[in-house]
Amino acid sequence: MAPSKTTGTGIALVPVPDPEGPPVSGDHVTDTAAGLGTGPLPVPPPGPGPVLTAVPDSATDTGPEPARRTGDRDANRSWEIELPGADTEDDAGAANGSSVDLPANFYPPSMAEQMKAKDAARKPVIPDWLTVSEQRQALLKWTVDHYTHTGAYHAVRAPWYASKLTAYAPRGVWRWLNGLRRWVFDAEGQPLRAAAVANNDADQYFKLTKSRDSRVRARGTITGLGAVAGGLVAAAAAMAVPGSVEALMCAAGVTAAGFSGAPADRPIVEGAQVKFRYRKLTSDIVERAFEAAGLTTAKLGISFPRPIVQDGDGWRVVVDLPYGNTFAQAVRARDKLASGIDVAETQVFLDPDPSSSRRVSMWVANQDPLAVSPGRTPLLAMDRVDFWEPFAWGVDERGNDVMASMLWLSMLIGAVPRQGKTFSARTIALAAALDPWVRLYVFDGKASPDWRGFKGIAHRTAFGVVPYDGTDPAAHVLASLEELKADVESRYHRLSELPVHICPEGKLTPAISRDPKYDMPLTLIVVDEVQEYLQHPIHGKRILELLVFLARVAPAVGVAVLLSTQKPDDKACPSVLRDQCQVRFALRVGSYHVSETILGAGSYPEGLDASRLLRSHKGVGILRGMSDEAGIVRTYLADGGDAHTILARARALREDTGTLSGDAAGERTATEGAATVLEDVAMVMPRGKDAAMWSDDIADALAELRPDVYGAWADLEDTDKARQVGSALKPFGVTPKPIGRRVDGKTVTRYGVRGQQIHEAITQRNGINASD
Ligand SMILES: Nc1ncnc2c1ncn2[C@@H]1O[C@H](COP(=O)(O)OP(=O)(O)OP(=O)(O)O)[C@@H](O)[C@H]1O
Repeated sequence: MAPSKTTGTGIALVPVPDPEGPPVSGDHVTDTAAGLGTGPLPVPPPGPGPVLTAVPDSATDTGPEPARRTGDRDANRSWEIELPGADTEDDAGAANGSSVDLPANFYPPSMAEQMKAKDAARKPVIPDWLTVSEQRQALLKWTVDHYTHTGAYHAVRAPWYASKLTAYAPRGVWRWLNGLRRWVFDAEGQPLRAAAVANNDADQYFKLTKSRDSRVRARGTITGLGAVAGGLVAAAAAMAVPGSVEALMCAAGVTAAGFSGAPADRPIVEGAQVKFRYRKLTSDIVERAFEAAGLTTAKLGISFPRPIVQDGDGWRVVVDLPYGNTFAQAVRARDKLASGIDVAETQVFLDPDPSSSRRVSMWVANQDPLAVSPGRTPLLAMDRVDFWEPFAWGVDERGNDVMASMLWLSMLIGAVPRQGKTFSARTIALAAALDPWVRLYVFDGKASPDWRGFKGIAHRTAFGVVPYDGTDPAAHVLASLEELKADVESRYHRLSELPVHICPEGKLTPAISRDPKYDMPLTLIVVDEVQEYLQHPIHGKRILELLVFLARVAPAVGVAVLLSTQKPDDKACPSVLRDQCQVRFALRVGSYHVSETILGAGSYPEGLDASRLLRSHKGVGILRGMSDEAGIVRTYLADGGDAHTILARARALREDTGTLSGDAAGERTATEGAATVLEDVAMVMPRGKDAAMWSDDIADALAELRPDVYGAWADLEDTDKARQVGSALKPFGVTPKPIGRRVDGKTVTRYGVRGQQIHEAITQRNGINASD
């Protein structure tokens, strides 16, 4: 199994662009190919196609060494690119894959190529918008629309602007007067005079005060004269000009004072258009970031083996660190790199390069890609799914499809609550549901509404661990897993006994899996919040053993296991089970330790750390083990309504195909009913290690639980009730304990059963050594 593609680790690494390919549009496509499985190639983002400039292949380049960018920046060309939002001509022309930040050294194109490139790049003498009437009209229309909108926007807000200006005007006047005072009294010389005093430098002090005195005199005179002249002009204007002009002058004065008094962070006039953040990403900024992150020094600098190019909705920068510094160090300093570039940490993605451990390929997203939902699951638009083929599970941080396949694998999903654990597991189960030949086992340890819809299609379902409505879900899980174990064991035999022309490699094939006569359909077991079953006081141990067996052995015969947990620690979900899961998916977790527990040993040094995901990154996780490359997946959303729609379709499909079976068809497991008394008693007894119950009370509870089986016991005397319970439990080696009590001066014997006895009987019956 393999995903069709997983690129990059969002939170850390993505595969490095194919070193054989030029850094042009689609660089990320070659880059993603490393993670390809059997699915289709990801589609490159739209772009104008390869640029004409040949760029040296970093891995195979036999040309001169790339230029080293050192502290001597003046000696180098300044290469600049601009992030979207730039309104410069250069930026507007920058397109996906365009070389926008060329290194000093690259292979010069041949003369013919250069001429061709120049021919193609020649601009018309008179711009098109002047000569082509459609373009002229379009420009005119746009200009009118744009300024009409802007005018209307500000006109509506004009009263608000006026009130703000009036409110800020007194502060503006105060600022003006304060500025004037500082100027008149030579405030800027004050620090020098203070320093002279502090240094006991009398000469210097007297020189400074002398020059200050003369300056204050001159400035005071100018100010006084200016005030008198201003006053006279104002008085003359007040008498000479009409009231409307006076009002206009006052308004101008208030406006000017208002603008001066406005706080710097609250502009009076708000822009009519949303302003995108404008930031230049230059090689100088990249150098600054690497220096700030302590990955290089101004003296050592960094090398740019490739030009910076636009790659999808972001920019790709490839740098070589100074000798001795490694990619792993860059991963650890990712937050500082982000700060140096002045973007959020989640916008920076670092990829290793197989050619050198000092090479870092960095992708800087224009916006936090993980907070953007990839939208609803494509399953909604599909009539059916072929579960033998990879299906669309989500997209990576760059919007490329991530295809998943559950063939031949076991998978573990982990995350803190409310991050999308259930939803991401459910999208996989929904894909399986749309293949009518896939048999589903769905167990939800927390009995949430999320999985209830599978009742109508799944071969086995169980919800929660607490007995409810006459059934014990944990016992049902146990019986179902026993059933599966037997099925898996028999599949191995049956597959090896099939003739070669039907089963050429001794392996399950699509044809065998869909032929009812072989009864070996592809099977998916989903256990959400698996820790609830693993910690069950009676069945937990056996369930763990069975799941370990299935996760290890069953995938090879077409039975996949998908587990999810919010507690991946050893106690709740032991490593003996986790270790069987080749594929791991970690959504946001609390710490890097937990991330490593879910993703497996060695994931953190590889830069995979799900604790760096944010709360806003719902349904986003790091996928490891589905292909050679680990990577970020933003899973498609299938909410409750979507699940309902898909499951209704799945039910109809299964009815048509005749593949409804098990619980969905009202069939019980083979082991159920064989020893129900034990399970029934376990179900009615209180939980806990020291739980105990009187036999006659057990009889009453059983009569209530299954009136059809034990109903008659309810009418018996207490001693007979106890006797019935005793004889029902006897075959399982459980003997109720007699306990004498004095009642009304007489000794009355009452029988009681301990939970521990029932637990031991069940484990013994299931063939587990109780001392394990
Ligand atoms: N792929 C997704 N895209 C967008 N939002 C999502 C996605 N997956 C989950 N969510 C949001 O996250 C919420 C929590 O998801 P989910 O119930 O799967 O989390 P969980 O980790 O299983 O939580 P809990 O442990 O409480 O069951 C959902 O209600 C949904 O709003």
